[in-house]
Amino acid sequence: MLERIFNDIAAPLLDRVTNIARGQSVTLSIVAVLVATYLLLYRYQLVKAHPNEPPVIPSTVPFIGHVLGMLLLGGRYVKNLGLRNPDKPIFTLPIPRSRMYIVTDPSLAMAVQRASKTLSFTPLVPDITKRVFGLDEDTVTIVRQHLDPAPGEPRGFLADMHDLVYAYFGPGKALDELSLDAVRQLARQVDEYAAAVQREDRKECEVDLLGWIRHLVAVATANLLYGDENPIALHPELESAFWDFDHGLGSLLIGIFPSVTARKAYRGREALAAALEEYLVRNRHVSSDEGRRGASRIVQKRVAIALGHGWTLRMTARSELSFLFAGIVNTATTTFWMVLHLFASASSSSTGADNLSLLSKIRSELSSVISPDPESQTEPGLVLSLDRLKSSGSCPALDSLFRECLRRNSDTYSTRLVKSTASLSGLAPGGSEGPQLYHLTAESVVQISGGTMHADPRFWGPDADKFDSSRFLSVHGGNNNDNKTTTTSTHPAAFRAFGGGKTLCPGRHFAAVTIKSLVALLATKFDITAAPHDGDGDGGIAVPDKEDGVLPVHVLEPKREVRVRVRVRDQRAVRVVA
Ligand code: HEM
Repeated sequence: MLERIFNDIAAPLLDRVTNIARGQSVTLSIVAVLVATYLLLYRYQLVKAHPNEPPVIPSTVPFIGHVLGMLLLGGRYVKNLGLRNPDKPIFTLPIPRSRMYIVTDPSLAMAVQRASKTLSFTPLVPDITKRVFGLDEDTVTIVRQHLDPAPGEPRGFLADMHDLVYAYFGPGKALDELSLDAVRQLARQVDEYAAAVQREDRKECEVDLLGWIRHLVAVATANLLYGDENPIALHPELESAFWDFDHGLGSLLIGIFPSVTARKAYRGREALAAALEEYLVRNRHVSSDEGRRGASRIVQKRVAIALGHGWTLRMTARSELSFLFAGIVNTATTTFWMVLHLFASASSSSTGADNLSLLSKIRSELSSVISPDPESQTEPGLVLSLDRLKSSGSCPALDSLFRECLRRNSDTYSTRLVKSTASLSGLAPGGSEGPQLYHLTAESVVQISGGTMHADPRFWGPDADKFDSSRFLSVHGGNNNDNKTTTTSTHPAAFRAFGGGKTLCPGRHFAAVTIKSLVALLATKFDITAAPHDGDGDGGIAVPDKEDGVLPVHVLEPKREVRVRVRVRDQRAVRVVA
């Protein structure tokens, strides 16, 4: 291979350089050599590892350019590469000592997911969790055992945890009970907040919308999963440590001297891990005879699995930090976008009659979900019925808003390691010829770029870059993420907010119920308007862009804070029933 490169590329280039440099100044000769070296490297990065390797997209700075792009521009870099190369359903990015394959076509994404024996996420987990959650070497050794067991083979920690979480969050009694508890916790937070606003002199509060919703979700989720004496309830200052950790997760993942380069996140993580360890050591996860409610059953089982595989309590605390993270972050951010669009559409004079009616449309849908409580005794109350909220077709505008917020703000990617050389059958470059067999080199990484697919006009129409709360109302279809309504042009697998295949988010059913319930509670109980000096100039709430210049480890946040005024619209307390 090297000989071929030298003969085909380097030798002619060197000849040319020598000719140019002959008789010229030393400076010119150096420049010529540098140019030749650059051209050589540029051409070298285009060399495929196999004739059928996906088309290579070279970078201007050979080999390190793509990595630099990802570090500097975050998720936006790969997303935009995909959008600029719509003729390449999969492409190769040369990176130092390896390659990265980016998939931007839904059918190929499904092929990646099906090839789970050779294309797997699990071999990457030990290293990722070590960096992000600070696992020690002994624990990482345990995590590495029996990563992808075939039926009948011994099962490792990850396989057992995967089975538990997917079984628990699958449709059924356990999920129904957990969802009911979760929405009760959320309703309690919302009622308490409404009561606090009512006590204010002006009967209204000004808040940072995302910060407010995060607080409601974080407190409710910590209560739900970890019981009365959860670390955030006992140490409320840990809530900001949690968001510090969240915001530096990308830097922790990169893992270069995290205690220095990701100081705040590192300190936040360590504070949370220490509090969770104390929580476990003091048995606060166990319900007590004195009436203390301990951790949820799912957490009890997770802890038992970790200990059963030989994890120490100190490390088990870090595994729980990962679960707390999964339970809070996407739920809070998705709820924020939904509430923002809902109230922005209602308050903006420039968005027209259609949008103006979104809030009233959704409030009217919700009248069958949240209604006067016939059982309230001393004071009038409301009752929220989860069965009604979940029943198909009862809240189409709310469902569509949920999915559109995820489509627009989730640039997530699913990652797989090529365990051994693999072939993938899919659309040929340009899409015109028949299916093509793509060669994937062992030890490379495959990324399914959800961000590209979510923004691709071929799947969502010419207005793909616009927010359209009614986009998912149009036509019925189906896809691998259990989303039953899609538009005509939508490929069934182009919606990637929950990932797909073996790593498809297990919490998606739970998240859908809790997020829609929280939006329903907030839309029913509050009126939300722009804070003075923070609106769109016409008195409405301005909707900022998403911040897509970060590693898209979860639903993206807004580019700037949105300050709003919150006023109580209905102060009746809400009882939640199944
Ligand atoms: C809108 C809310 C949510 C979104 C958008 C979301 C999205 C995702 C995504 C994209 C992944 C990775 C998929 C992949 O790599 O292919 C994931 C994994 C996961 N999610 Fe969610 N999630 C949400 C809510 C939740 C909730 C509420 C929970 C639990 C309480 C949860 C638990 C998990 C877990 C445990 C995993 C790891 C699965 C594994 O072992 O591979 N998620 N989620």
